[in-house]
Amino acid sequence: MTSSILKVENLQKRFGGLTATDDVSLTVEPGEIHALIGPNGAGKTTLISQLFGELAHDAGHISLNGQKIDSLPTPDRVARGLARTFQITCLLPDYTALQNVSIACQVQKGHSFHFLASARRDTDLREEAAVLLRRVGLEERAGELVANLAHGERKQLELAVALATRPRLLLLDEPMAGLGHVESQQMVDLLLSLKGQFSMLLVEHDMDAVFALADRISVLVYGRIIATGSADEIRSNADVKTAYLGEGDELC
Ligand SMILES: Nc1ncnc2c1ncn2[C@@H]1O[C@H](COP(=O)(O)OP(=O)(O)OP(=O)(O)O)[C@@H](O)[C@H]1O
Repeated sequence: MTSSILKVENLQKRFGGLTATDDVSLTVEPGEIHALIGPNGAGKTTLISQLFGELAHDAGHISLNGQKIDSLPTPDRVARGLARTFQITCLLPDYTALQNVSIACQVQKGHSFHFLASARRDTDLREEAAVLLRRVGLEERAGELVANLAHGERKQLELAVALATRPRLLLLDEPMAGLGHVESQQMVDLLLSLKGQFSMLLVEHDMDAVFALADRISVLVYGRIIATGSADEIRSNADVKTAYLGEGDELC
């Protein structure tokens, strides 16, 4: 039996009187895309931030590749194979697409940010970054400043930056947010092209994308997971229909 890439056990996060994640347990298996869906304010981003070490949890445990990472700061989690993308992209706007990925490659190699100037010169880094840009379909925009990229291109670039850290598990926080229909389909195709090479925990509101991508889906409502299963199991789950969509709506 293979062991889970990610194992979350009874995780909890309180903000004052509000329990944002409440006894959350889930796994992500090797090569799996596990989607996390739920209404606004359900606690999805809070959970991702706990996993990435940006928010400390009040109870529970997180294991990555069989090792507990509860007390590790974010850089140590990245070094162990965790990467995340953000709902609102987190890139360097005055640098080109290629430079953004080069810098991420450089950081992955253990250098710090005061090596920015040399990042522009280093051929090896540029080549590595160019490969990653090609992988996300941005090779023709390599020399463009981030500030001039379209929203969808920034999402693609953020994925390339995440891949530069050589992750085993990608935490994807709404990769389709703000994308039009065509761009969303392109992002689905891109994630499908990466499927199997990386494990992914995918937070997403776009249900077409979720059903196209996910091996398993967990539904979070008021901080609690109310169901986990295949797309068909989730579509037909009465609790999910009621709690997530309201009586009479269809999960389509
Ligand atoms: N730093 C914070 N301090 C206090 N409350 C917070 C904080 N961050 C999140 N919350 C609250 O925790 C709950 C969960 O928020 P979270 O952003 O995790 O939900 P979400 O499922 O990601 O929502 P959305 O789908 O709208 O992005 C919300 O009620 C939110 O207002």
